[in-house]
Amino acid sequence: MSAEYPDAALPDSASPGSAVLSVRDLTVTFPSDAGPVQAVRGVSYDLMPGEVLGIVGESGSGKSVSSMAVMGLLPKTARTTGSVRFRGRELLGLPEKEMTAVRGKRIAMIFQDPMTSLNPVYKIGWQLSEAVLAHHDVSKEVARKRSLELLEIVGIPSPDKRIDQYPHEFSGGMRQRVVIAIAMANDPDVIIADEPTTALDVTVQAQVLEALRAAQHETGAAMVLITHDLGVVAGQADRVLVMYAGKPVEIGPIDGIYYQPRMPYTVGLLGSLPRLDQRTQEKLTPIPGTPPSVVNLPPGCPFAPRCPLKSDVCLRTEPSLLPVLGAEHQAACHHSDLLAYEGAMDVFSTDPNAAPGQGPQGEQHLGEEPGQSPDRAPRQEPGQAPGQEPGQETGGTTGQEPGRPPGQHPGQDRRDPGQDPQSGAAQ
Ligand SMILES: Nc1ncnc2c1ncn2[C@@H]1O[C@H](COP(=O)(O)OP(=O)(O)OP(=O)(O)O)[C@@H](O)[C@H]1O
Repeated sequence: MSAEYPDAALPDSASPGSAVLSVRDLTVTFPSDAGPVQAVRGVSYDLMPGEVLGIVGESGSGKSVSSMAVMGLLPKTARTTGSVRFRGRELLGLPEKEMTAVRGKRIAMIFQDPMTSLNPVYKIGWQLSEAVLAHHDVSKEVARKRSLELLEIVGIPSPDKRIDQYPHEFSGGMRQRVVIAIAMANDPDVIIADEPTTALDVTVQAQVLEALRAAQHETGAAMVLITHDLGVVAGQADRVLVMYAGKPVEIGPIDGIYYQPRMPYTVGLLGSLPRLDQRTQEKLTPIPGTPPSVVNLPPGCPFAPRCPLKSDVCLRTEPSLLPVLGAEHQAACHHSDLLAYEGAMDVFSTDPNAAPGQGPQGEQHLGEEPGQSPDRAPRQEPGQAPGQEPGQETGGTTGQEPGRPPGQHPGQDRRDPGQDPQSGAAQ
């Protein structure tokens, strides 16, 4: 057994109610001429049966590499440490033959480009039937009937005609739906979908997301949905893990991530989202700057150079992921408490002409240590009683964004790709 992969011989079992997939302290490093590429620097999460976990972050944040590590699909040059347990069984270090069996049946992967998974020289029906026959002891006729059903479930029109066509006769969105149908035929316990809608336009994205929802419903599989777009996970995910420079920087239930983010990077991602409500439709606020290189990362928080809340401590010490709103919601930020205040969602809309170190309300931020600024109290709103938290009159400080009715789901007012931007109706 390799020292890098402890407990590689654990039995293939799990106690009821436990995670179907459990990732602990996963790191992936690639050698390069410039030095080690620290692509993944300590990812941990539990995926519960039937749960949908969104993994979100900008390009290069380590989303794909961490999932490829779970699937055992990294190039041989990659050095991987940590633990990936599927139903209690350690996958890291598993012989390729056994890993192939896990990939084929138990964990299905859907990539951005459907042609990665489809064979251009075989008809769709043949490819689907093969997947059904590989996992069920049925006749070819039954496999074809099931293939037709699966095409129907993922929303392929006229499946009886389409089943005898080749992949090149399908549009990109329809090919992706066929890939989802094949994943369902495998009857997996976990589906990992890596940017499944990125190459598609908004209307087609909605159809593919709907097909994913149907696949998840039909199979009861847990799902990891990887995307750079927080809008894609709205209405899809139960929980969201936000990654930056190879590390999780925030994880929590989807409502907490949308309404009460506690890491400035998450706030920045939310600010870059198109919104249906009038207030922010007027100005989308992209996060200034670019993500850092993950070769020779400097000390401190990797997001600090782009962060309007940064102080000296951020440049010295990388923050750990700590509970912020109960044990389920964790953030890695020295200043996460500052994001509890009204106006925190506007943290990136600082006047570009403001003096360096001025935050969204012209408050001094740079160089302060956490807790150092006694005057950085919640702003008092007109008519607000001294000591009263902003928003208290509407039921307390909820972190809820202005303009959003209480209890409204984020997918309801953000431009969910499942909705027609004009009418709000599903496509
Ligand atoms: N085979 C490889 N050799 C060296 N570096 C790699 C390799 N594969 C990925 N990387 C690097 O690892 C880092 C994380 O890449 P990864 O593909 O996981 O990012 P991502 O968040 O999925 O972004 P994207 O959405 O653009 O794929 C990047 O800096 C990338 O350049």
